[in-house]
Amino acid sequence: MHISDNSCCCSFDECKRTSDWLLSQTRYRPKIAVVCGSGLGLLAEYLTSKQAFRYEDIPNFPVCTVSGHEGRLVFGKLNDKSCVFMQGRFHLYEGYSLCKVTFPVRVFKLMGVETIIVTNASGGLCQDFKVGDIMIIKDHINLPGFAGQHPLCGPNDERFGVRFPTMSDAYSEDLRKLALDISSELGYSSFVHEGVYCMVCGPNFETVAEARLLHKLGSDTVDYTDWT
Ligand SMILES: O=P(O)(O)O[C@@H]1C[C@H](O)[C@@H](CO)O1
Ligand SMILES: Nc1nc2[nH]cnc2c(=O)[nH]1
Repeated sequence: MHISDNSCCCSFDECKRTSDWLLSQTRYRPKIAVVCGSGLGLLAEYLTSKQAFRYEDIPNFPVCTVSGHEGRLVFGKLNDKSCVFMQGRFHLYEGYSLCKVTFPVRVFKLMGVETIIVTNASGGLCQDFKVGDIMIIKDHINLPGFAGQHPLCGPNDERFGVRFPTMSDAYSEDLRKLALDISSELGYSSFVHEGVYCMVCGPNFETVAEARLLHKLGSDTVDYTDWT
């Protein structure tokens, strides 16, 4: 059988090189990573004792080309817990391969990160949502994945994970409940919802017909980004 040479540009060794470099440059050993979407880079300012690296200074790291994405990896403490925040992420529409787009997630895993919180600015499809509302992702539809654009396609390196990962519980029920409980305690329930997120490639926003279709398919929001 012929297998074409379509090897991943972000091999285990490349990810390890970046992870080792970061671990050699910081005393932080974060178990939690937060990806800050458009307009949310300021979240990293809540960290204390910050140590920041510009993406262009990190071996192998892609750089941000989208405005509103600063392009820094910020380590620090939040409530005495070590965390790492991505101030800016990478999108398929910038021309990056899915391998590169998801590269930081693999690096985080090799650094010992166990929990990732992803945030983004997305388009609301659910009629009940208002501009500025927050949706906690309970499930997703990976539309490009249906069409063969999937970061896990290609040879699988078991050191990252299994060949056929289960996706029926992709978003931690405990963390979602915690987020909803805290929202309620803060009096935010009127604008914090749970829902289904749909990934598309972008960069155009949806036509009205596409938005209707995605909503009918069960999506509450749509965006180009949460590969990272
Ligand atoms: O990184 P996020 O998902 O926040 O960015 C979204 C997608 C585009 O880059 C941009 C469009 O407004 O927001
Ligand atoms: N696909 C998509 N992505 C977005 N990101 C922010 N708003 C939108 C939107 O309306 N559609």
